[in-house]
Amino acid sequence: MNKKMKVIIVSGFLGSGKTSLLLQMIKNNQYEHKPKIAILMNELGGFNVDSKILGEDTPYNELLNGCICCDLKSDVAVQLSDLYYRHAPDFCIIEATGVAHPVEIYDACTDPVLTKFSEIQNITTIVDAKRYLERSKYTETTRRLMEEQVKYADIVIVNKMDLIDEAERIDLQHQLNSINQRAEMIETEYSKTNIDILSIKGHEVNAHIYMHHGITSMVYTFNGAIDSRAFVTWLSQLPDSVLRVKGFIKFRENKDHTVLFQYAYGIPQYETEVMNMPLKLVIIGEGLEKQKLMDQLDQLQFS
Ligand SMILES: Nc1nc2c(ncn2[C@@H]2O[C@H](COP(=O)(O)OP(=O)(O)OP(=O)(O)O)[C@@H](O)[C@H]2O)c(=O)[nH]1
Repeated sequence: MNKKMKVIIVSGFLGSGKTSLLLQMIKNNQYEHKPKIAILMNELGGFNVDSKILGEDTPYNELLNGCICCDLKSDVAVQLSDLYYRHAPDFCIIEATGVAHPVEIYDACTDPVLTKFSEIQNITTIVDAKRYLERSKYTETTRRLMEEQVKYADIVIVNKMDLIDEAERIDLQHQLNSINQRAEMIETEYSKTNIDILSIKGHEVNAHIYMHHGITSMVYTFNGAIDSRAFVTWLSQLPDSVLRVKGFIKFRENKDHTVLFQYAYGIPQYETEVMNMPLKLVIIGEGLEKQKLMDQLDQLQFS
């Protein structure tokens, strides 16, 4: 019988650094034995920006338009089986949506259909250091979700350390340890770590959780380039309820280049893409005012 495929569940709130970690693991494949890694990505929206960033060489499947924890649980078995039978990877990393509860994904992975050929290796949670420290500004449910993502982790990657100072670092360490004492904690910038995440065998989880997070997403499609200054002005007036924006845009000043745009916790990032990508923007937030955002983006597009 073939060896079982080991499943790593990567959780972590919106924009914390999950895809950055995946990129490190795949592109720098620092593991001596070069295991074959497949990816299952879950996105809240109907458009997956991150799979476009990953490139073509890594086997991956995606679960779009919902959350494994809410309505795609049964699809996990279908997608993991497909990856296993088509590619026979040593590992499959599941990148959960930022609003997923890791235990619900764990549950989905214990489907009897899957246990024949796969086993859960560990839950790795990424924490956005600053956002975690300031989590009191979110709703009770979101705050609890952030804490439970830490509570059930076997490995906690405390990311974005460049954005906090030493006093905040000590405070954060204390807060994380009070929630989870057994996890391996690693502080990182841009999710860069030397630790062999694949080889750490986690604990069994015996809890069952159902959490409704109330976070939704929308996708906006641009027909062409937009004005960069108007875009920056739009960004600057976004309410705190907008938790994450990402996608591809073109600016009128440089129509030939597509830009990968990322916005997490108030910080925008622009990277020029070499390939032409669909000009779509995904917006995720708590109680999004979708029509208002659509109207604002229409204005950007058509003025
Ligand atoms: N300053 C800083 N920015 C970071 C760091 N790690 C990631 N980022 C940026 O944060 C943004 C989100 O990073 P991702 O790796 O896409 O986060 P994610 O958890 O996959 O995000 P979603 O799955 O879309 O919720 C990107 O703009 C990254 O470049 C870090 O250590 N420091």
